[in-house]
Amino acid sequence: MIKVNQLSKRIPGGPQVLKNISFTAEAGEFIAVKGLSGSGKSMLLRCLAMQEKWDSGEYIVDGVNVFKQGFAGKLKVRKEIAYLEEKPNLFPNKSGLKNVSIGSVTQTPAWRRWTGMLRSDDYMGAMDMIEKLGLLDKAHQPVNKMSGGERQRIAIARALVHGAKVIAADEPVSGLDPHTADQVLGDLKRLCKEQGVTVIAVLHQGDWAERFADRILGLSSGELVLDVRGRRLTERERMLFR
Ligand SMILES: Nc1ncnc2c1ncn2[C@@H]1O[C@H](COP(=O)(O)OP(=O)(O)OP(=O)(O)O)[C@@H](O)[C@H]1O
Repeated sequence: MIKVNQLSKRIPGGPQVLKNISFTAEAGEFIAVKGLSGSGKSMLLRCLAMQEKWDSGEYIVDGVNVFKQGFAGKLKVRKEIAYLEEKPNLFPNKSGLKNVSIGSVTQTPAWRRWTGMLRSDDYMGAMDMIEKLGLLDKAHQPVNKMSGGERQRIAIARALVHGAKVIAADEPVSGLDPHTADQVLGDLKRLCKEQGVTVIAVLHQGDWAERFADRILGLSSGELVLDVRGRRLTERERMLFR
């Protein structure tokens, strides 16, 4: 569960890009974020993934008040939040299996990244997750030879294997064809529900937000102006967030 209370963010020497954002997200909830270009969607995701510093507000992840933690405490929380981008940040020459089992830069000690050493339980856990994402036959292939959808699935597997409690995904499927995008979002939703992982995804294009999300948040000029759960958007809302 995450709780965001009065999150504000100003670009140093520039505009205030997020204004008093507050919401609570339950474990296993799939939340889509919509908003026009420049409304602050990416900045919100980057703040939630602790890639950016907030100016003010409170952030509670799984009962831990992040800003009351010291360096080690913040690092621990950061490891529980996976940040997925349109082009996932993977080790391009390493296999899918190595990428999943070694983990992302923020999740992995440097010696594991350099040596690439795997314990047998890491191997088994990674292979199980790769199988759940339908990529068993590609597990040993370098990710730079995989399609965009396959790479995105490897990034999802990596987040889940390393115990992410929150996945913040910025336009995770916008570069994919509609069929592949449906498959990736379907897998993401299914596995996160199974594991109680909260997903917050910028899904601005098309009708993905309405088809996959439990709830839709709408941003306008850095403010949270829409919070819709359990229903489709009205025609007016759809026009505002087109
Ligand atoms: N490093 C920066 N320096 C100055 N302004 C920035 C910086 N990063 C973001 N902004 C501004 O913050 C606002 C929100 O940006 P953000 O990238 O979050 O928008 P967005 O809703 O994700 O847009 P898009 O859909 O086009 O990706 C924009 O006005 C943008 O110009």
